[in-house]
Amino acid sequence: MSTVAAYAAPAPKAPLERTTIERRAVGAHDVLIDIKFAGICHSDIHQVNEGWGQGIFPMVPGHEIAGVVVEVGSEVTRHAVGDRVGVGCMVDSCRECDNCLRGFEQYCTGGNTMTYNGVDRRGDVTYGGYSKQIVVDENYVVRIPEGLPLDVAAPLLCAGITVYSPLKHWGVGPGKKVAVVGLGGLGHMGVKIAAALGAEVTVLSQSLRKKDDGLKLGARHYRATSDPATFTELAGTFDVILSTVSAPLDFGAYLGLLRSDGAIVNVGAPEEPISLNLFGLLGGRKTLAGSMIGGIAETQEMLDFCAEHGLGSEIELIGADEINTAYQRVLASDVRYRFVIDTATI
Ligand SMILES: NC(=O)c1ccc[n+]([C@@H]2O[C@H](COP(=O)([O-])OP(=O)(O)OC[C@H]3O[C@@H](n4cnc5c(N)ncnc54)[C@H](O)[C@@H]3O)[C@@H](O)[C@H]2O)c1
Ligand SMILES: [Zn+2]
Repeated sequence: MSTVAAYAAPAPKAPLERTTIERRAVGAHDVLIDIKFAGICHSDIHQVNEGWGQGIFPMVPGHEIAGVVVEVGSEVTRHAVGDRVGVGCMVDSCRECDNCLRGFEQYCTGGNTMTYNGVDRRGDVTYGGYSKQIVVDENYVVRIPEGLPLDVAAPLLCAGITVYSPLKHWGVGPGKKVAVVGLGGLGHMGVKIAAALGAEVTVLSQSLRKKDDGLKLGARHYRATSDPATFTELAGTFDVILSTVSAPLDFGAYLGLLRSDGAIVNVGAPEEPISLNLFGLLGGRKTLAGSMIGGIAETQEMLDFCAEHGLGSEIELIGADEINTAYQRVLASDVRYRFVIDTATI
């Protein structure tokens, strides 16, 4: 065991403060990672605020982890000391269920272990990336390619894979018209990746405030959802609409923007349920679907894709003492486009 510095919320909704946590001794299949950067995902805020249900406190959030391996267990073969690596939302899964065997560890039915706010197979509470070091089973650690700086790579471990997986699954590529709803941490990576896959991308944002940014990120069009004309002029346009919005959305209105057989894929995780008139799905055989992060192999594939296409996150690097301010700014939609903590300041 080792004692490491971390930032934790001591209680639900409480500001995060500096503390120390225990990390387990490095087991035969474990790697010890010096965390260099940790992204702030909106999911961290939902969980600290218990918006999704009861949390485990003190809570050390952080599932967008980029760092360097400093020690490996005796049986480790996938990583070596000095390797640049990442850890996302999961640090373990049952490894036996149908989904785990197919590489969909994120949909493990035997019970997977979340990187924080979870309990691992030993019965220990998990603590996330807002800390100096972490010990993780080598099978849940991915390689960060040389071309990707660690700070802009960190957000790919959640935001990147969460949009990459559904864009691939729903066949986004050349000839496809894709809309990305919400231009935050997930949304801006959705624009970059969908454009790199060859699709014609439209951003659907509340206002035109971030239009210049959206076009620079790779969107061809940028429309405001506060303007009713957007919904009449773009009716029947899109093959896929990727919603990354953290609040409940009127999906009924967005269904009207799909072509026949089109799909809205929602990755946002709002705290409240929505209601929907199902007639919106019937005409045009439309789909409303969801998707959660991605498997370990697919996360590696996404990192390799991003390195090949020179795609990192647009980040604002902050010190640990700015985490609480950053949370407020994320809630106020004042982020361009991901806050990343420099863990040297913890
Ligand atoms: N499915 C998954 O696996 C997965 C993974 C990560 C995050 N998430 C969830 O996705 C959501 C987005 O995460 P993020 O880190 O990108 O958050 P973010 O805060 O960076 O981005 C959210 C975007 O939604 C916009 N928005 C907020 N309220 C809106 C409204 N009422 N109408 C239209 N737009 C609105 C914001 O302006 C912002 O651009 C969160 O709910 C998060 O928990 C899901
Ligand atoms: Zn996340």
